[in-house]
Amino acid sequence: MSGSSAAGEDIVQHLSSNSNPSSSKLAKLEARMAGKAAPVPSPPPPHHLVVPSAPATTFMDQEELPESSSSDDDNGEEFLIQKNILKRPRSPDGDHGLAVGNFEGSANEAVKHSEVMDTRPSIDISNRKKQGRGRGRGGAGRGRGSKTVDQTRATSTSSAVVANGRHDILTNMESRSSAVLGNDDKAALQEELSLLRGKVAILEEELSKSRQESTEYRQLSDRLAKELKDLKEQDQQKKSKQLKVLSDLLIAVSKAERQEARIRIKQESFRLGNVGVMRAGTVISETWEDGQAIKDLNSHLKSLLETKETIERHRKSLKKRQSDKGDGSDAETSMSEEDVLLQDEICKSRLTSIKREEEQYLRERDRYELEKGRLIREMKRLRDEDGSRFNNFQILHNRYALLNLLGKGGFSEVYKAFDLVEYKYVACKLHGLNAQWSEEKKQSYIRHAIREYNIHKTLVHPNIVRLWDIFEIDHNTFCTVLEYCSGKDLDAVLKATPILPEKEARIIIVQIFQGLVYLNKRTQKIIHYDLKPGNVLFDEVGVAKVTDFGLSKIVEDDVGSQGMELTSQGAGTYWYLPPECFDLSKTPFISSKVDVWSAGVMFYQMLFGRRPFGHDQTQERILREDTIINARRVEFPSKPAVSNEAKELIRRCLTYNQAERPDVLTIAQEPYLSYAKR
Ligand SMILES: Nc1ncnc2c1ncn2[C@@H]1O[C@H](COP(=O)(O)OP(=O)(O)OP(=O)(O)O)[C@@H](O)[C@H]1O
Repeated sequence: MSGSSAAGEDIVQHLSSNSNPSSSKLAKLEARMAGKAAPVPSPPPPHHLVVPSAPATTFMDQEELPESSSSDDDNGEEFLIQKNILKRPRSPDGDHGLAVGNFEGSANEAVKHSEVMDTRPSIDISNRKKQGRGRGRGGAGRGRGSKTVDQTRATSTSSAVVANGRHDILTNMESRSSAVLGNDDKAALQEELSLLRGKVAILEEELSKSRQESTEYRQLSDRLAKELKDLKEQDQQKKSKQLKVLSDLLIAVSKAERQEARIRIKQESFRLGNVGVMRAGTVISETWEDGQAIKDLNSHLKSLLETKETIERHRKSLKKRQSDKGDGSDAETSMSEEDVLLQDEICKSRLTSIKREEEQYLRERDRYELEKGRLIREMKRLRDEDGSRFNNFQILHNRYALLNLLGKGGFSEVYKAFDLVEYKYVACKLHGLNAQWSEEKKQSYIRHAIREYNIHKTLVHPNIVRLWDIFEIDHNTFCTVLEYCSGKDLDAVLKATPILPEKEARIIIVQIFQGLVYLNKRTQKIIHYDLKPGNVLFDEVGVAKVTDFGLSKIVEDDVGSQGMELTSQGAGTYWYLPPECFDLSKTPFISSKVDVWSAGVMFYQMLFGRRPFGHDQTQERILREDTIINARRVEFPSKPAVSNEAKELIRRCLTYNQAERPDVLTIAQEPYLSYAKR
C-alpha cells in the first residue's frame, strides 16, 4: 500500500469516526479521492451516481458499513446518493432535479457531491421552499426567468449549513487530495471545490439576505400591528366621541324640553290654577287654587246667574201686578195687559239668551277642567321628575341614556331613554323596591317582575309593546326596557277627549282585539287580566299597543273549557274586571273571556265618555256595593248616536254569564272587528 494510500486510509478512519453523517460522507469522498479513487480513471458518469433500483437502506445501515472496504468507495457513493434521495424526496415540481440537471460536467459532479455530503440541508431546502411559498407567489414575482438561478440557490441552500460547519474539512480535503491525486483529478476536484466555495458564498449571501428580509418582515409586521392597534384605538375614540356628542345633544334637547315644560306650567298655572298650601293649626295640607281664567269664567257664570234671578224676580212681580189689577187692590201701579205681556216676553227672551251664554260658559268650563286635569298630571310628572334619583341623565347598563320622566306608576318610574347601541328611543321602566320591605317581599316582587319579563319578552306583535331587555341597577332597583310609544296612552286620550267618534273608537278596539287574538293563538295562551285605558299606548303613527303584563296569566295546556283557576287574584282595576272575578264564594275559573269583558268596557267608555258600571264610584265602593256582581245588563245612553253593530258588540262582550260570553277567538270573528272587504 503506498504512503498516499495509507494517508487516505487515515483520513477515512478519521472522518468515518465522526458521528456526523455528513462528515462520514465527506470522509468517504475523501477516501475515494485519496486512494481508492486512484484506479478509477475519471469520475463516474452522472447516471452511475443515482441508482433508483438500489435497495432502500437506513442511515444506520450506512453507518454499519465497513469503513475502508475498497469496493465500498463506488458502492458507498451510490449508496449514499441513494440514501440521500430517500431522505429528501424531490419536490413534485422537480425543481431540485432541474437544479442538478442544470449543472454540466464538473458542476454537475459538484452538485452530486454536495448532495452526497449533506442530508440535513435538504430538509432546510424543503423548509425554505415552504417559507418561500408561505411568502406567497412573491417568489414567482422574482420572475420565472431567474428560475435557474433560483434553482442553483435552492441547491446551494442545501450546502449552506455544510459550508458553515465544514469549511475546514473542505480546505483540509483540498490540501490532502492535492497530495494524492493526479493532475487531472486534482484540477477537477479543485474546480469542484471552488464551485462549492462559490456556492457557499452565494448561500451565505442568500442567508444574510433572508435574515435581512425576515427582520424587515418582522418590522413590517410589528408596524402593521401597531398601526392596527392605533386604528382600533382611534376608532374607539371616534365612537366614544360620537356617543358623547350624541348624548350631549340628547341631554341638551331634554334639558330644553324640561325648561319648556316648566315655563308652560307656569303660564298655565296662572290661567288654570296651582297647588297652594293650607294650614289648619299644625296640619299643613295642599289645596287647589283656581287660576285667573277659571276665576273669570266662574264670575261670569255667577253674574249670569244673578241676572237670571233678577229677571225671574221681575217676571214674578209682573205677574203679581197683573193679579193685583184684577182684584182692584192697586189701581195706580197697575199696567195694561198688553204692557205686562210685552214685559214678560222681554224677560223670557233675555232668559233664553242668558241660558245660551251660560251653556257656552259651561262648555268652556268643561274644557278648562280637562286642561286643569292635564296640568295637574303634568305638574305631578315634573314633581316626580324633580324627586327622582334618575333625573340626572345617567347612562344605564353602558347603553341606555336616560332622558325625561314619562310617568310614575305604583312601584315604578318610566323614563324616555335613548339606546346608544341600537340608536333608537326606548322606555326604561325602573322598578324600585321599597327599602323598608322585608327581604321576602322584595324577593316576591322580583319574582313577579321576572315572571312578567319572561311572558312579555316572547311577545312579538305590532299591537303588543315589545320588551327588549331587563337588568339590575342595584340591590333595590332593576330596569325593564320597552319599546317607546311616543303617543299618549288611551287613559290620557280619554281624559283630554272623553268621547271619541265611533270611527276612531272602532279602529282602536280592532287593534286591541288583534293583540288579544295573537295572545290566544300562541301555543302558550296568555290572559292579560289588566286591560284598561292606561295599558293601551300609541306609537307616533297612532298604532295602539297593549302593555303591562304584570298581572297576566299563562293558560296551562290541560285547562278545561270553563277556564283555569285564578290562583293569585292580583289587583286588576275593578271597573274593567268581569263579575266572575268578584265571586268570593269559590275560586274563580278564568279564561280569555276576562279580556273580552275588559275590552267591552273600554269600547263603551270610548263611545259614551263613561264606564258602563260604577263610573263615578271608587274602587273600594265597587267592592263594597257589589257593583260588578250586579252588572247584569248594560244600558246605553241615547247620546251620542252609536251604530247598532257597535252596541251589539258591547252587549256580547259584557255578557254577564261567563259560560255564555264568547272568548277572544270567537268574538274576533265579528264582522265589526274586521276591515276586510266581504
Ligand atoms: N313603553 C312606553 N312608552 C311610552 N310611555 C310609557 C311606556 N310605558 C309606560 N309609559 C308611560 O309611563 C307612565 C307610567 O307607566 P306605568 O306602567 O309605570 O304606570 P301605570 O300603568 O300607571 O302604573 P302601574 O304599573 O303601577 O299600574 C304612564 O304614563 C305610561 O303612559
